[in-house]
Amino acid sequence: MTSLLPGIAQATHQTAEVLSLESIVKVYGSGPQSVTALDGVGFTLERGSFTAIMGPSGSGKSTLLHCAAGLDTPTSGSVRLGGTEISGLSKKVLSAFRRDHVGFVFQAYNLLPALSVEENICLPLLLGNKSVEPSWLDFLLDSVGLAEHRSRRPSALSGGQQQRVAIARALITRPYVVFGDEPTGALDSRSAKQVLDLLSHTARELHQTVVVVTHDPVVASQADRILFLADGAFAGHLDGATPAEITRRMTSLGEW
Ligand SMILES: Nc1ncnc2c1ncn2[C@@H]1O[C@H](COP(=O)(O)OP(=O)(O)OP(=O)(O)O)[C@@H](O)[C@H]1O
Repeated sequence: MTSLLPGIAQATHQTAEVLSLESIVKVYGSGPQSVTALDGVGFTLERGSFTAIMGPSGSGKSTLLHCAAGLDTPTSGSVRLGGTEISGLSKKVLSAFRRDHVGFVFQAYNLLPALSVEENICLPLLLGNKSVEPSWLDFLLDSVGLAEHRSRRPSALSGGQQQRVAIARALITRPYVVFGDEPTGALDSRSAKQVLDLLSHTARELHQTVVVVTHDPVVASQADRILFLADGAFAGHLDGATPAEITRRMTSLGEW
């Protein structure tokens, strides 16, 4: 797997601030049954940063990720992604915005079984009627170690290889942010390390902003900054922390 070289990806997004959330409130349901999943959360991320979101089960991590990525709409508050206020966009416009400007890596790889590796990677461009830049595709295939397998179907790949296809697919549009929800959750430790190394190289060498939700202190220890949530509210942060420090902080926040 070749290293992701600095300077190869064009710096298409000039502003340093790429994601900004202000006073995000998310209430599910209404009346006495309603659940306040997020209660006034805000943060700002700069381009090229690698951020992990952690917190006890039910603290609002997935809800926050979904609101930040435009997969869900906050009840109130503002989400600016790549300079666009996305919280007021219609479903149709938001869906096109996500396809063109946001990358996703989930625990499930979500690859289309009938398509080859390279067709899966190029899918967001094809769906958006954008042309594929062959040198960028080759570079990504090489970077994720799958150049020799570009014509294979996902079923002929290991779980780690499939997740690397999903990472290349997330990067093909040069998105403002790549969001990961437990991206290594389904992988054995060796494949998880490869995927994690790939995400952190992506942030450091391509200046690609990465945000992951994780329960795993080893995954979080790769991030520049860890944001902690508890009961739907911001509960502090750690920068450049070790797995042991992260574990201590998580334990202090309650059961996880
Ligand atoms: N669609 C929904 N309808 C109602 N309540 C929801 C919904 N989704 C999440 N919640 C509630 O919102 C709160 C936050 O959930 P969320 O999934 O964001 O937490 P989490 O920190 O990601 O949890 P976990 O670590 O267990 O995945 C929880 O109380 C959850 O039960």
